[in-house]
Amino acid sequence: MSEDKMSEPGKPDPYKAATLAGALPWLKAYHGKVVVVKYGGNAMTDDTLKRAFAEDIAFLRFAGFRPVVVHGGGPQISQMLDRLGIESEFRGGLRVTTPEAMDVVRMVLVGQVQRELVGLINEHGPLAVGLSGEDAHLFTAEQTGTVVDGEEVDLGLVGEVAQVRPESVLDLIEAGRVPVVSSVAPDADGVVHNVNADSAAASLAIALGAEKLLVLTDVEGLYLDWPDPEEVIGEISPEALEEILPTLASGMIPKMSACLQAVRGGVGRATVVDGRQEHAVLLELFTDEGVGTQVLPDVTTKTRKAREIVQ
Ligand SMILES: Nc1ncnc2c1ncn2[C@@H]1O[C@H](COP(=O)(O)OP(=O)(O)O)[C@@H](O)[C@H]1O
Ligand SMILES: CC(=O)N[C@@H](CCC(=O)OP(=O)(O)O)C(=O)O
Repeated sequence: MSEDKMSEPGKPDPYKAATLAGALPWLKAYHGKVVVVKYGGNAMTDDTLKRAFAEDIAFLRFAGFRPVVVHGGGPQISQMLDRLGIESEFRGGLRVTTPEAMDVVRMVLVGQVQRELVGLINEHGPLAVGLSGEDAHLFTAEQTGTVVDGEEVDLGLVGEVAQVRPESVLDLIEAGRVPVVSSVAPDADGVVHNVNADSAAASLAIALGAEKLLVLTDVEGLYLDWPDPEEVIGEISPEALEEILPTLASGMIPKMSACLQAVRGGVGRATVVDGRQEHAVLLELFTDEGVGTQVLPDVTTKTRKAREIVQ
């Protein structure tokens, strides 16, 4: 920007005004709409990022959106399991969960990660209320295994959401609160299961009739040819995604399956964005520039060159 165009201290800044005015179409489009934001444990690496995330969520709420947060905490669970000397292993992107590990999963997700996020959002007002799938029958889980290289794998106490009773979340939204949901859930017999947070977020987004599912992770989006980080898929249809799903690796398997499930279940679009970028939520929701990978109906696959992340 040339010097004469830069804002001067104490003078009104036309560029700030232009940025705000540029947000108008999105403010209109999302007014009163439910947006489910899934905050992955890998995007919670430092306090500045977490604080910026909390600001974004408070911003959305005060701007007239109805944000709902579903959080993960995979790395935080692994760290605690390590400290306690309990081994854990991932198969097909999901943690094999023994009853002993399940106690730790619940303690870390509900007692640590959820509490921290609730606290950070509430620095901006009496907004956030924490819930888990155990509260008011929010989620009922069904035990699930997975298939790795054509073989059935028993994951122990891992579940997927079989039923959602969204009333408790809807009550909170109606009261102007921001629900912050942890992905542990009892089965029909009350046995608590570990549910992948991407999958829980998709189930909740569908049950709430959300306009959008936004997934924050630690990569720029879905790379076309992982582990080569050259090209990112910008837009992809559910049909094209279903085709490449069997070729995906590790954490991207549950994440992209969740996006597919959400869009097939009626959510307008599901977007995976880089949560290592400060204010990733605002950037995605209020700008036109391609950020992340969007899954939405009736598009042909578009790719773009990956960018260097601004830290
Ligand atoms: N095609 C791909 N594109 C991008 N990342 C991929 C791909 N395949 C596997 N990954 C891995 O998936 C990880 C994201 O999943 P995960 O670790 O579960 O994140 P989160 O904690 O945000 O849920 C990335 O950091 C990357 O290592
Ligand atoms: C079954 C399963 O794998 N559950 C996850 C739950 C947390 C999660 O999903 O956290 P991220 O979003 O940070 O990956 C786990 O135990 O790590």
